[in-house]
Amino acid sequence: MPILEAGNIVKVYGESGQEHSTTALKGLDLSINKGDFIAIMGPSGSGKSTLLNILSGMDQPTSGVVTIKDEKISELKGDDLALFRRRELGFIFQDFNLLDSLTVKENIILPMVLEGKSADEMDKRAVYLSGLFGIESILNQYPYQISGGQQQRTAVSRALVNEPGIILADEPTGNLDSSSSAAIMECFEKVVEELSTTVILVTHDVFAASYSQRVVFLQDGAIHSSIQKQGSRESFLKQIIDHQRTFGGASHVF
Ligand SMILES: Nc1ncnc2c1ncn2[C@@H]1O[C@H](COP(=O)(O)OP(=O)(O)OP(=O)(O)O)[C@@H](O)[C@H]1O
Repeated sequence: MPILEAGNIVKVYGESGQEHSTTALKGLDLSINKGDFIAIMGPSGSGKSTLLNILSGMDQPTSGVVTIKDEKISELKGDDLALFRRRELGFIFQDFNLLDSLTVKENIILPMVLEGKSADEMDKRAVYLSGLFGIESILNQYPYQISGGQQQRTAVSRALVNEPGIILADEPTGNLDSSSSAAIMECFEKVVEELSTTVILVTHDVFAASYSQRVVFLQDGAIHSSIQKQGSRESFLKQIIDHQRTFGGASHVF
């Protein structure tokens, strides 16, 4: 049973048919099940960010429908959309997007404050998530006092605090060194395996993508192909690199 379905998604920037319009998505279909961990890859300009923005309700498609947990998110507006996104979706960004004036713990529980949860519930959730991701000792520090990897683990905890069905991550390892990237991707594995949360990741990073179970490749606003993990992460990494070559090798920048 899909948790998310996108049907015939078209996105045109500018006036359709006009000289300066761009068709960023050309009738794309995507179905994602609960507990899936998928990575979306593709050359620069292939439509990855546009797709993530539409799946997350940040932007509306020109035509087509996105359904998440039986709710047509592409048709929700205003407070209904804001509430749905706060409860059902968690977001993780390349630049962490933490508030510098709040401690790690306060950053993590902020979405619960907006939901009006009790102090006791918020405490328990912060302790649980920080323990899961190994940041329990820095709960009272501020973002500028901790490493990039710790900041991103704080952001992962914050994204999960309201127990969303889906986590959407846009280049989450883009600002991290290789060992912090590995630590973050292991956090995503935990999110999927221990919390059964669905993860959708947009990335240029083949190493990050190798932690997912399925990589969907976009090209020119359409799905070019997808590959499913079968063996180990290491063999999937090799498979992803080999598959990228089908896009025409070095002339395409991922
Ligand atoms: N706000 C916008 N207005 C007009 N055109 C846009 C806008 N956003 C994106 N585009 C165009 O839509 C197409 C897809 O862009 P998109 O940012 O989704 O690609 P991407 O795969 O995320 O690229 P990158 O990997 O470089 O971030 C590109 O041709 C881009 O120039």
